[in-house]
Amino acid sequence: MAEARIIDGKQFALGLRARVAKKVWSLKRDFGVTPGLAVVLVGEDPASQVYVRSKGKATQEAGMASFDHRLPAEATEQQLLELIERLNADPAVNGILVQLPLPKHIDTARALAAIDPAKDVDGFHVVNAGKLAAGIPGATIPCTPLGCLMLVRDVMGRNLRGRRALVIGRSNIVGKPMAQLLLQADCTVTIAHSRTVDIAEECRRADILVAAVGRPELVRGDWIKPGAVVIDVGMNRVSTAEPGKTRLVGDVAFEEAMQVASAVTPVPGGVGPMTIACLMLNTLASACRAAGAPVPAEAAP
Ligand SMILES: Nc1nc(=O)c2c([nH]1)NC[C@@H]1CN(c3ccc(C(=O)N[C@@H](CCC(=O)O)C(=O)O)cc3)C=[N+]21
Repeated sequence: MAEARIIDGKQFALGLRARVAKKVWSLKRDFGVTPGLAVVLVGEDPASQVYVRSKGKATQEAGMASFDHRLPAEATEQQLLELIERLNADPAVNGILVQLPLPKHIDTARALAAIDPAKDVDGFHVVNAGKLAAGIPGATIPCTPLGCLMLVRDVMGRNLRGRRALVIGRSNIVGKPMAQLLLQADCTVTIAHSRTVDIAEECRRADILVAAVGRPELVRGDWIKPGAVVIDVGMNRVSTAEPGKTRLVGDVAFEEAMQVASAVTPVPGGVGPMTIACLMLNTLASACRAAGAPVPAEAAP
């Protein structure tokens, strides 16, 4: 069989960001509104600093206002909550992203709950998670699952009715909302996790396989149904033969998957860029709702 198609998330994300930028301009023109995204980083984790920088860059490239807020690693929970309150009250801020993970002395659930659900562009607030689960329109969809669904539809078409989907991982950030989206798209959805009895066998039934567990190359070629679409959310840094050098690998053994699947996302260049593009889309959508402007259809799949 021919090798699978490599799903170019980087290219798709560039296109999506261009569509967002266009709508940002028309929102400015027609409603006099410039969307704004505030990113809050607590502490100095180098990986987080890299993400925060690329989010700020993408925000500005989309024509939106970017607000950076840094708190020291020793900042108290109270200080973070006060900052979130100020951002909630600031009309120039349409989206608030509190970079995770937070330092251990801060209660993540409490911080996320403090964000105005209308400004929760991550879609992590229980109000947005609940709306997604209950099928209530107007929910903000978490960026990574939304981006994954876009890539699946790009390959398989919009209609996913009756497809068997397996999501590996049950996090609130990726696994659970991913399963909800696929369910809403009329897939038959299974969620596998660390206590699943035979993950390989579950995988072999799946037409759509989304791996989001953070275990390097967990999914092997012989776990994959021939012709399946494989979405790899994993971003694992592993050491290489060269001392001190690391390499980024997904949760899927990419080369093996390429021999069996019909389409596979690479790592990097797959899901990661889609996460950022969907963050731009969600920020635009929040600004549209605040201005009473029509919300882009892509934000409500
Ligand atoms: N509140 C919150 N929201 C987030 O969305 C959030 C977060 N916290 N904490 C950290 C994770 C991580 N994350 C990434 C997004 C894009 C890439 C990305 O674009 N990666 C590129 C490059 C990867 C590389 O080379 O390092 C790629 O996959 O091609 C990576 C990681 C968002 N996160």
